[in-house]
Amino acid sequence: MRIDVLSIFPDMFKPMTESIIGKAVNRGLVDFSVTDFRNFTNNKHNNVDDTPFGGGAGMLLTPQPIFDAMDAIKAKAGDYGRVILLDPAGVPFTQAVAEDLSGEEHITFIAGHYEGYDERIRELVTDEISLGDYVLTGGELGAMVIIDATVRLIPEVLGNRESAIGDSFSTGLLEYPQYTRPADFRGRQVPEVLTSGNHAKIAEWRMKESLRRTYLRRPDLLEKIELTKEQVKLLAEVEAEETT
Ligand SMILES: Nc1nonc1C(=O)NC1CCNCC1
Repeated sequence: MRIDVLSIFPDMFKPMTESIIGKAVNRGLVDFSVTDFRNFTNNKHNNVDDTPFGGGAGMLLTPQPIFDAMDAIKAKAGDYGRVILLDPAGVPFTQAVAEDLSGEEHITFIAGHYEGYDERIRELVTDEISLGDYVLTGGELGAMVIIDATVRLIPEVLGNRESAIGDSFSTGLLEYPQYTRPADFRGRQVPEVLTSGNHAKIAEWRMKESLRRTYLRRPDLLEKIELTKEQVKLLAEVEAEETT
């Protein structure tokens, strides 16, 4: 996967190159490049923003530097790929969106600042994505979150010590409680079933606890998935246990 980012704060992405992205880049799984579109301005003061027509508070990113930076990406990479604009008005970012993006060959992120973007910038965009219903100072943190959640899903990126299989949300449910050694920590025991060696019972316990955690914390997720007969049975047990 090739990832391009347009940002006027490219140094914000340096920590990423020392963690998950760095490993993926070193293993040839990801090409990662940040372009400072301030380098593409054609005005004396290298301004990337200007006042809005019609008046009003705040400054808008002007189209020229971004269009020219995108042209440079296209000249280097052959195309832009999926072009993601970080914007509170975008589609909420979810695990499903990350899974969709993880199959792409090339993704370009446009991380904005100031009040917003000149509307003509949206002509370049294939997807507008929001990190949530709040206002950030820029799109960089959003781009980093999306990149992290997406790149980890590329096969071979996560080593054997980690796995995306069974992640919360990837099954449509929250993850079950997990335990590791010691079995007895300051008198706190690991549930016996997990040390029973009975894999069928362990699987059932994990599904039930996943349903319990989802039922208690995110019941809205239960509306979005079709439960199997086994899951319906287990959920009924959870509901009975949680209401007594
Ligand atoms: N929430 C958000 N999800 O993606 N981007 C978000 C955001 O708040 N962007 C800011 C909006 C105001 N201008 C600076 C960028």
